[in-house]
Amino acid sequence: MSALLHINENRVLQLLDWDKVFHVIEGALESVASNHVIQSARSVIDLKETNFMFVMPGKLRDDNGETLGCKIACHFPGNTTLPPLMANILLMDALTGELQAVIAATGITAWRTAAASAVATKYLHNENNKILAIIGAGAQGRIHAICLSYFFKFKEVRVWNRNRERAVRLVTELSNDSKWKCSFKACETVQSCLSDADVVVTTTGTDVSIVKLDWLKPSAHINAVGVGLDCREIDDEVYKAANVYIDHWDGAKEELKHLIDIGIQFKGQIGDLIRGSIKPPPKNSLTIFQSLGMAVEDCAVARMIYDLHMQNK
Ligand SMILES: NC(=O)C1=CN([C@@H]2O[C@H](COP(=O)(O)OP(=O)(O)OC[C@H]3O[C@@H](n4cnc5c(N)ncnc54)[C@H](O)[C@@H]3O)[C@@H](O)[C@H]2O)C=CC1
Ligand SMILES: O=C(O)C1=NCCCC1
Repeated sequence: MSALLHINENRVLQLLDWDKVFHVIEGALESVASNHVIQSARSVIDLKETNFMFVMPGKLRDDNGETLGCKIACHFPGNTTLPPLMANILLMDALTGELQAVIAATGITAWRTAAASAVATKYLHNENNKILAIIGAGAQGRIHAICLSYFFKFKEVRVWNRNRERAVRLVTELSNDSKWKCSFKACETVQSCLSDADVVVTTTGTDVSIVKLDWLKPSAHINAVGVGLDCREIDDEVYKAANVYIDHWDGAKEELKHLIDIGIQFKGQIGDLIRGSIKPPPKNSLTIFQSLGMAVEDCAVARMIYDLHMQNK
């Protein structure tokens, strides 16, 4: 039996590339709408003391054949030296079920989530992208600022965090990188961060609503990334006023009951928009991509990393 292949976090980060990740995530979102995937809502185990484990198995069929994988993610918010969210993906041979590789997936989780938001932004709001507002400067906030700046060439990127020092740290990091042509700004309040923003990303997962309808531009697009049964970072009134899209129905039925309970009717999956099987929202309307994250996004990027690793050994 051959030794088990482990692709570590450093190697994964060397191989990740925004154009490639965008392409496979756009394909994965479309495959969901075309019923070329097998996945369910993730299973979540409450480990107590605010720690959780998430198990996300899936199978994807696309131009590259079939991919079978399972991500295991641990959320330990008390971590100080290690990231609060860490993950690994088991990649299996889709024909035999044999384990092919264990792939570090902390970076993959961040990149594929930001890429899904970029795909959603392309289909829901690919115009007039002048100001980007990032609410929450953790791992997702940081990677969304990078990914959306890469694809949409904003003039200004604003960051708000409850602890302002963290927003300032992120803004300093991004401002010091000469590849960005936009200005970065740390905001004192959520309201000032959102004011006139064309695209918004929420990444706090907080159970208190911090994004209010009156503070948003009526034509804004929001990528709502915070996840959790108690997550209420966006006020109900915003959902009621917006055209809301999701990544997958199975996850939405399980994890978005609080929105279904207040009468929110999701317009469809991003993959339906990609396929053209539903109409896009009216121009200049308020839109939300309610992202939950999907196993098949992880499968698609893990397979991409595996192939690149094998080609460049
Ligand atoms: N949609 C998706 O596919 C994914 C969603 N997530 C979710 O995204 C969210 C962020 O994840 P990470 O960036 O990895 O976490 P993180 O811990 O690195 O960052 C969270 C940020 O939110 C802020 N925050 C936390 N509680 C807050 C509160 N009560 N009020 C205001 N700000 C608060 C923190 O200061 C921090 O800056 C989580 O809800 C996580 O579950 C994570 C991975 C994928
Ligand atoms: O999609 C994911 O991966 C996750 N989403 C929410 C929290 C943990 C992991």
